[in-house]
Amino acid sequence: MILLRLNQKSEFNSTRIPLPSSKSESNRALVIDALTEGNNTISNLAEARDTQTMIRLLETSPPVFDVLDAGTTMRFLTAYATVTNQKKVMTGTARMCERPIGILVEALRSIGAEIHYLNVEGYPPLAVHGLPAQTNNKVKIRGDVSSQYISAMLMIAPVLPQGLELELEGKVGSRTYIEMTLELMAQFGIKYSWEGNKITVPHQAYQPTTFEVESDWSGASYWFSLLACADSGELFLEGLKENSLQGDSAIVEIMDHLGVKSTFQKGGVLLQKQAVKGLKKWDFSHCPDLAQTVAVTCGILGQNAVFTGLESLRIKETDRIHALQQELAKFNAQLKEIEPEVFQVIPSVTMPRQVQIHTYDDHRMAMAFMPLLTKTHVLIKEPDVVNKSYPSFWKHCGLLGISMEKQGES
Ligand SMILES: O=C(O)C1=C[C@@H](OP(=O)(O)O)[C@@H](O)[C@H](O)C1
Ligand SMILES: C=C(OP(=O)(O)O)C(=O)O
Repeated sequence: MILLRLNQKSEFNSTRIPLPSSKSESNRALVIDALTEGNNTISNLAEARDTQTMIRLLETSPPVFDVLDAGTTMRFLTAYATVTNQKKVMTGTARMCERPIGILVEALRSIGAEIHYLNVEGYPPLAVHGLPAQTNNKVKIRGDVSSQYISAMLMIAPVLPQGLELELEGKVGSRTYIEMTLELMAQFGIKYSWEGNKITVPHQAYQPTTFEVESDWSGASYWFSLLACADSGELFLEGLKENSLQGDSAIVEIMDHLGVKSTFQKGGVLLQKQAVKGLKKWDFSHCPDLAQTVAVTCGILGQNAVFTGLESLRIKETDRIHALQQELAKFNAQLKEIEPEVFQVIPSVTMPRQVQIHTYDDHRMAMAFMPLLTKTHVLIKEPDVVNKSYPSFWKHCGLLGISMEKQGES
């Protein structure tokens, strides 16, 4: 557990934060690189554990692909092992084995893959036996559970002898991640079409490419939130681009309502405090990883915002809706379901002198609650959870004059 304290007034003077690279972009680039058997120059890969796990598994190719708690690594490598005809056991943490994968397994089986469940139907662990022959190229796939199944199918599509026609069924969540996959594939020379709910990727070769991974917009969101909750100041976030492949760049627009002005400059984005315009409503369907950041910010800033599109939060590293409800309550804020799947943040009116935050093995819980330190003393349990996406997070807090004192055993 660590105790976070701000050593000065909550005011930041243009500190530059060298953000980590995007694990989403990194993990896609790595799978594409593996499918092209090298010849690419990929730089700035993420330090995130999810990406380091992907690198290690691809390099060492053990019989058991233990992805730990990395959703993209599980879903992308299941498709990769299948199409490259490798016999692999796919497994991960206890939580990973509670995160559904049936939609992807069904899609892969429908093109001829042989995959078996080793424990519970629809969930890891799995035994992948490969794809003896492609028996079909038209696949219907639900879009309302996780976009990662769709991204996984798309990335293997060009190397399938018959290519793939993916028909997305129902509501499509996290659409920006599907767009990221396709745009990244296009950078590696792939032609595709997306008309209505049908994405068509013909059989073709990935082209050797030079690709630089961008800084991580999801990781950037915590610094936006910190500035929004601070009294005054500026921050400079390095390595972010205005035209990003990442849908979490939506944080610019959200935080414009919550008192942070963003100006893109050479090498990154300058954040400056401005008056709070107010955030009335936001739909997080296509940027689910921002929901925790924004809920905590609204709870601190006194914003009664209404949130929708939170459905997928229940099957991430933890049930994030439950975790948010428990932890917001510790500073007298709420995330209240006012209608089915419609949530309202009811902000804090009284701030306790100290708040102890549980992280539920979820990196985003630790990082999203950090800005509370502008109002009170914050204790974060299991601070190492940040390693999943942002191992240097606490070091970067140090750059801002935030002190971290170890307490107790974890
Ligand atoms: O494809 C990706 O890189 C991701 C997609 C999203 O998941 P879902 O599609 O399951 O919402 C997101 O939450 C996750 O952090 C990363
Ligand atoms: C949900 C996340 O990751 P994944 O699904 O890849 O485990 C996340 O990073 O917030």
